Amino acid sequence: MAPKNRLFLGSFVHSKALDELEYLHNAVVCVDTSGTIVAVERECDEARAKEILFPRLGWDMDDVEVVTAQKGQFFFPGFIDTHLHAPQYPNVGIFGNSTLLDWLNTYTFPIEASLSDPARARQVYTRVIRKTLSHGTTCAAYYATIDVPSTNLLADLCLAAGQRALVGRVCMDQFSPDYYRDSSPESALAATCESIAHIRRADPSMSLVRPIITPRFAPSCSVPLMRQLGQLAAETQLPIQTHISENGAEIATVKKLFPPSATSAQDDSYAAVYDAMGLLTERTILAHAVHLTEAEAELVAARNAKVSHCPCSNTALTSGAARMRWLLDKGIVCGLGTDMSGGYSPSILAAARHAVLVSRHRAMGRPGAEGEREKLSVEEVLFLATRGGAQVVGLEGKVGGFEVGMEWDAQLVGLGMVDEEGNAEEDGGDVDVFGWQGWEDMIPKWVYNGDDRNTKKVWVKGRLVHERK
Ligand SMILES: Nc1nc2[nH]cnc2c(=O)[nH]1
Ligand SMILES: [Zn+2]
Repeated sequence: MAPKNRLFLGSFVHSKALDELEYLHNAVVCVDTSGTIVAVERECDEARAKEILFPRLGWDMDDVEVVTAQKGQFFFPGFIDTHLHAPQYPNVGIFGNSTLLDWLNTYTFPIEASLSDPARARQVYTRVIRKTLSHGTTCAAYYATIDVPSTNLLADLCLAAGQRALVGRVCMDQFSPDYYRDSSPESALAATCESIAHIRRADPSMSLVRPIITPRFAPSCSVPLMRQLGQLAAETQLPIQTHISENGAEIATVKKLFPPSATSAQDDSYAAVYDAMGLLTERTILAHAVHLTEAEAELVAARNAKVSHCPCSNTALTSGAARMRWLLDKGIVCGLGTDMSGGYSPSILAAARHAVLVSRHRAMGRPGAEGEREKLSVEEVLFLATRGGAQVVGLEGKVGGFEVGMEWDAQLVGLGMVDEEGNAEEDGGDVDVFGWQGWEDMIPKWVYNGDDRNTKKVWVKGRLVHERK
């Protein structure tokens, strides 16, 4: 069915600034057939929209779909997951007592290698896309595997399901098991280019799906491979994603594998290695960044590289508590990542909640103003989940908020309104809202207790991509 012009009515909530949400009540948002927001009006209803807005937009009165947020419901920008591994999805929740390097060898490389089976890849990728959409993730920066056909399949499936995505074929030519590694820097580069070409053919305008250059992390990439990927990024202006400073043993490995004599880097720090390889750019997404030094954070800030904060993963793998306030104070653009399956949850709402809690752990033991400063607020983590994420993946101005000219990537959130007899909607999940509670109460209640039961509908670029039945 051809898309119609759409009129969304009700309450809209989005981030205005890092620490400020904006509430638009009794508002309307008009979305045209291309999925672009063409009008936003406060204190407006359907009749007034028809009278004032439709003529201005040249819309046919009788050919507009109307979507109304009911009592207890609101429209919120779609979440952006700035870091996750699609092939690891079957392993969510499975990590035992491992830490990063043994977790990679025990759990992660085997599951990733197994996805060279196309039937399994289709099954897993279909599921992870559906699952993340059902949690309101309208855009995801995916790592796939080293296998080109299944990486390409992931991009095709995102496109078919309507999920906005960056899809990266993983590069790793050392420090990896024989059964799962690139045989040379040249073959890794060729495979990467093959996948990029496929994704460009699949979505030539990159309106939904785009390729991303993906050196797994420094330890698993040789100097020649990293250099070639840096060059490719400079030539193509494509984004880059990788991991940085997640875990102590990983950082020690980087120091051992990449002395400045091998890289011509200014020192043996993790960030300096990426910088010397041309991989630390304004289009680079660095996952974790838990243990950056002062000098490294300054370098990341100077290069305007972005950080994906993955609090569920950093806690699960006992990697550490990232210093988010410190990074934000340096002006480093940050978003949130589930990092499945280092992270155990497919939900960016869960990542937001966990980001708050991790920041509170950082505050413990730091009395007074210093501790208070560590704490992230509900408003701040919702910014990271939407506008911050959009900046991280290079889509600021296009998604992450409700302004004219932006695309309609949104979720309809519904909370459980409790009636006078104490009943609430059956599928309302854990968020019970009482009539006397206002929006300033409802939003934190959603962040702390919400889940996919509250994600009623999800749109990407105007297309309905998930509806909770
Ligand atoms: N969390 C996480 N860290 C990594 N470092 C290198 N590979 C990975 C991975 O798959 N997950
Ligand atoms: Zn990761």
